[in-house]
This record gives sequence, C-alpha cells and structure tokens, in this order.
Amino acid sequence: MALLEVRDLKKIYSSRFSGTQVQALDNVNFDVQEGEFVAIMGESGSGKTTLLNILAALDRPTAGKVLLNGRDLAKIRGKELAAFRRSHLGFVFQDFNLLDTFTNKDNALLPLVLAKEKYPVMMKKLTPLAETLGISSILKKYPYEVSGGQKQRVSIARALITNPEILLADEPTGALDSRSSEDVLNLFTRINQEGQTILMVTHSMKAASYAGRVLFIKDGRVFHQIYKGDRSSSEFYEDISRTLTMMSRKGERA
Ligand SMILES: Nc1ncnc2c1ncn2[C@@H]1O[C@H](COP(=O)(O)OP(=O)(O)OP(=O)(O)O)[C@@H](O)[C@H]1O
Repeated sequence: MALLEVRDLKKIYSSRFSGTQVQALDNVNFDVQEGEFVAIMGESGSGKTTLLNILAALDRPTAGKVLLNGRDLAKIRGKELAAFRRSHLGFVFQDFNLLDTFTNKDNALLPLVLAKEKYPVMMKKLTPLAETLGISSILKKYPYEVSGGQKQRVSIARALITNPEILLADEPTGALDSRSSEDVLNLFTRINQEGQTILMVTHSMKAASYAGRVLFIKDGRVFHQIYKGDRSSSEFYEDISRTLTMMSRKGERA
C-alpha cells in the first residue's frame, strides 16, 4: 500500500454569483510511496494549489478521494481534523508563516504546544532537529531578526517536530535567494535520505531537480511524470526543462 493514494480526484469551483464553473482538477490519480521525494510542477492555474489544499485536508474534492496510510481524509471530521493535520502532516510555505511575536524556538515548538506536550519532551525533540537544521544558535531570536533562509529552516523544524508521515511544501524556495534555496534543497535531500517523505509544489526547475520524481500537471490533469533514477540533478534538470518545453508546445497546438 502506498503512503499517499490519490484517486480520481476532481475539483469544480462554482461561483454563486455568475453561475460559472471552473474545473480545477480533472481525474487526478497518483501514489506516493513512503520515503519518496516528489515534486509537482505545472503552469500557473494548472491546479497545483487546489491539489495541495486537498492533500492537506484544507479543502474537499468534488469527487474522488485521498488516502493517507489507507485513511480516507474525507472521513476525518471536525475537531479531529486539526489534530490529524498537526500530527500526520508537516507544512512548509513560500512565505514561512512564522509568528513574529514568538521566538524561533516557540515557532518551531508550536505544534507540540498545541498538542499539549510536556516541555522536557518538546526540548528532547527540538534539540537534535535544530542541530540538523543548523538553527540551534538562532532559537532565542525572533523571525524578524534572522535571514529568509534561516526563517525557512525554522519553519522546516516546525513542520518536522511532530515526525509527520509526509511533508507538504508549497514553493519552499520561492522567497529565497539562490544560496538559501540551495541550502533548503540540500536539507530536503538530507531529511529525505533519512526517510522523510516529501511532496513539493514548485515552479523552479532547479528545486524540482532535487526530487526523485516530478509530476507535471496541466489543465487539472497529471500530464506526465519523470523519475530521476541514477541521474545527477543537472541531468534531471535538463529532462525537466525538455518536458516543460514539450508541454507548452502541446498547449500551443491545442
Ligand atoms: N476559490 C476558487 N474559486 C474559483 N476558481 C478557483 C478558485 N481557486 C482556484 N480557482 C481556479 O482553479 C484553477 C486552478 O487554480 P490553482 O490555484 O489550483 O492553480 P495553480 O497551479 O496553483 O496556480 P499558481 O501556480 O498560479 O498558484 C484556476 O483556473 C483558478 O482560476
């Protein structure tokens, strides 16, 4: 059984005012195996955010389902949903989403505070994680006192502190300079090698070339997918670039 199973996913947005409908996802099917690092690419408006919101249980599909470890996300309701999200999913966003009135340490610990974990247990989890992420020396500082790359590493600590089954990242390098982006992508590679499953939406070919597989979404459908295999990131980058060119050419002809 795959860790994540996406089955016949469909999403139609309806406008109550104009009566118009937009089909954002159309029969999307794919699996993510435990330990995979998957990137999702596609043009603006292709349905990536819609898909990520459904995988994050923030939105519901019009039809189809998402199973995490065999559990249907649609069947988790109300109060349980927030706790489920907190303990099974980790989130990393383009704009970090850190609380500026909390120290970096308190930001990283937030999911455990919400889960009412005891302080010594929280610190036992944070200390080695902060070491791995290279943020031990900035834990007492506030987000506005550190760089973008450091903020993103704090947000990765917050995402990983609960040992989530899957890390969902939405344009994690979108607000970073090239050096900080590379740092974050190297970190993703490292935590993935240690077993963390990652699903990352990105516009960046460079970021996608760090993944083991890239899924291409076009007009709400999985258009194509490619695996890195034994290739280097730069060889994979070339393949990603060729695929995107092919996708846009097909779009022109259509
Ligand atoms: N809340 C909404 N109501 C109506 N239509 C929506 C809504 N959200 C998205 N859409 C439409 O659904 C389609 C897919 O949008 P989505 O935001 O998922 O694309 P995306 O690939 O994430 O784009 P981007 O890369 O620009 O973020 C688009 O046509 C968009 O206009």
